[in-house]
Amino acid sequence: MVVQGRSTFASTYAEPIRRLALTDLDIAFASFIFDNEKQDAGSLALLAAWVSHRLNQQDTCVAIDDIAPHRLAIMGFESQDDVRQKIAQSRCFSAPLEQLATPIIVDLNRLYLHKYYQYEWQLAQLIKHKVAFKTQLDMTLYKDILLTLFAPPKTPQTDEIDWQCVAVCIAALRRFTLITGGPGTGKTTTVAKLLALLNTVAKRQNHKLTIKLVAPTGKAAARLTESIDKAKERLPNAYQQGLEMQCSTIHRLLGSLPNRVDFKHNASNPLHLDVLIVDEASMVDLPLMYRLFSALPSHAKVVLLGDHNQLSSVETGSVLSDICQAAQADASQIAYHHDTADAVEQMSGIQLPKVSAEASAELSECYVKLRKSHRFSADSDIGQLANEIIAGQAIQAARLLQSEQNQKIQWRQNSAPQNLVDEYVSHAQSYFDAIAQNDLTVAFNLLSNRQILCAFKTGSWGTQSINRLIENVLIRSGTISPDKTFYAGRPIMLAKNDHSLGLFNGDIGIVLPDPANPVLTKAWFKVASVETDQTKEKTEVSPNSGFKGVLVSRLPEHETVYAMTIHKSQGSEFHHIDLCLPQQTTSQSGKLLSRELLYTGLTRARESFHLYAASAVLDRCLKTLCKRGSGLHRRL
Ligand SMILES: Nc1ncnc2c1ncn2[C@@H]1O[C@H](COP(=O)(O)OP(=O)(O)OP(=O)(O)O)[C@@H](O)[C@H]1O
Repeated sequence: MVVQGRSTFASTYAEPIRRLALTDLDIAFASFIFDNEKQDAGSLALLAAWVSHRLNQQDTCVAIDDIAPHRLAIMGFESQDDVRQKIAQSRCFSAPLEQLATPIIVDLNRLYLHKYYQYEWQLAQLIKHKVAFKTQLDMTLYKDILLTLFAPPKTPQTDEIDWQCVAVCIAALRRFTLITGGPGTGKTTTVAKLLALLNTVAKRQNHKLTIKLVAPTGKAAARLTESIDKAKERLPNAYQQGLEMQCSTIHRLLGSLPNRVDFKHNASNPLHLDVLIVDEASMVDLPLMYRLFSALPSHAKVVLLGDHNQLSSVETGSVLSDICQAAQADASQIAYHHDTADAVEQMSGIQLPKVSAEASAELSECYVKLRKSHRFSADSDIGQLANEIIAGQAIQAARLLQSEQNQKIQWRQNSAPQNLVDEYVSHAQSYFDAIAQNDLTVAFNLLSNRQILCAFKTGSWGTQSINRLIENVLIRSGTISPDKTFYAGRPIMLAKNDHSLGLFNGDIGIVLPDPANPVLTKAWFKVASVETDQTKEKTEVSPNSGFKGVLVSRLPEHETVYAMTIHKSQGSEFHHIDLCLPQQTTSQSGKLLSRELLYTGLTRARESFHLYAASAVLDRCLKTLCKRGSGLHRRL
């Protein structure tokens, strides 16, 4: 194929390029297509550029039927059928098996960049392979352990199914299990019990399992370590042994290679493990999930945990929600095939609703939804509001937000950013008192008490502006110095990983002079259990033990974090959340304001929640479902 400059294409099609808002990268790709097509080169190049453009908006592919007619017209197509006819004659678009490698693959009536087609197709095959496998278990080995781990309900009239117990049974039976649930539904508790069960059975059979737990970010991995540790302590003593888990990031498990996108572990050098638990799976993008699955040994059991109502990954794809869609996760009645239901009954005594084999997809047999929140009940303020948001019920959500009886949730419709800032700063005094006493433990606890979340970085309700306003108020009150970027108490969040320092994108630190040598200004981070011995040499463990200090001059890219974006808050929880939406929507921002965004922000709150949003913007959020272009659910 010919490779020429982009000048002819870019200058000939300047107007459609502008109207489709194509980037330089899209244009470079389109120029290549333009130079290699024999007919309809302009339209096909613009179509290819659109696929590349949508990839940057996190769509794995573009469904031909979803391209709006006005965009087709800009590209020079008459209709969707015209697109199909022209790509059938093309040299750069082909069905998967027609030619070895064209830049664009057409499958399931969708257009993919070649590499992303490979990721999606191969991940689907890897998942299907695991889903198809059913273990034959010696039920007697499992039954007594499950009875000890899951005490029967104290109130005999309760006929509620213990879905946590069902999840453990299914994960024991299958090589692939998907466990979803909202905040506090007991995902970590369930995993701790599953691991206790698997370890105990393995011990009785005289072998030892290699179990790994991973999460997409360092912060989520550290939180998982903490939660598993707590869940372990609630188990009967006999089952606690072997549950001292060190959770890591997916990147660390796979073995990142400097300046490379691939990893040390892959299909030809698989991971050494028997069981893999992936927490916060909604945050894992398509390429990373593919790489993780391709590095799994074929005998390994994998359990995905997550909340499919949350925002998808910041990168391409929506793997967890696609798998949930294929498993019919939103079906109101979940029933299982006789084989599964009988096995669960033999293991636990629980009777599940049954369906015939034809009515149940194999993937649905591997899926369990945890329904009961043990953190807030369905009739609690936050629980109810979360349910209304998921259902897109604007009137009910507004009623809950406005109810005078609700102390824990409030809607501040006509407030100004300065009001929020003044209220935040009035609560921050005890934080700065702890800083003055060099007490990092108290300072970190107070910092996680109240968090401002914003939909965006920019705008008057964006993180940058709110953080600046807070610092201005702190300067005026004399709490911080106006001439120090790294003033004592500045909370920061990292925007990049630094593997050599053992610091990760999303880690939160507090700036404080080193108590042992106050001329050195450091940012202090909670010592995560994901840290390796190697990284400990490069950072000092403080006498304020449990924290490590890093000279501010060595910090990777970071930002002040009194306010953070909702995206960055995924995987974290706070006592109180102030959630800010922009005052108005624009054509760009409107697409990003979605139910998932609001739900994710709300469910970061453990106790109370204040929403700063105009009625029209809230309405827009509730009406918008964040749907990404993907064919994964169709392939599973
Ligand atoms: N079956 C149960 N009965 C009573 N309490 C429970 C049960 N399961 C979990 N809990 C409690 O509910 C709280 C949340 O549980 P857990 O951390 O396992 O949930 P999660 O779904 O992992 O939460 P997160 O939203 O943090 O991901 C914990 O305090 C736990 O002890």
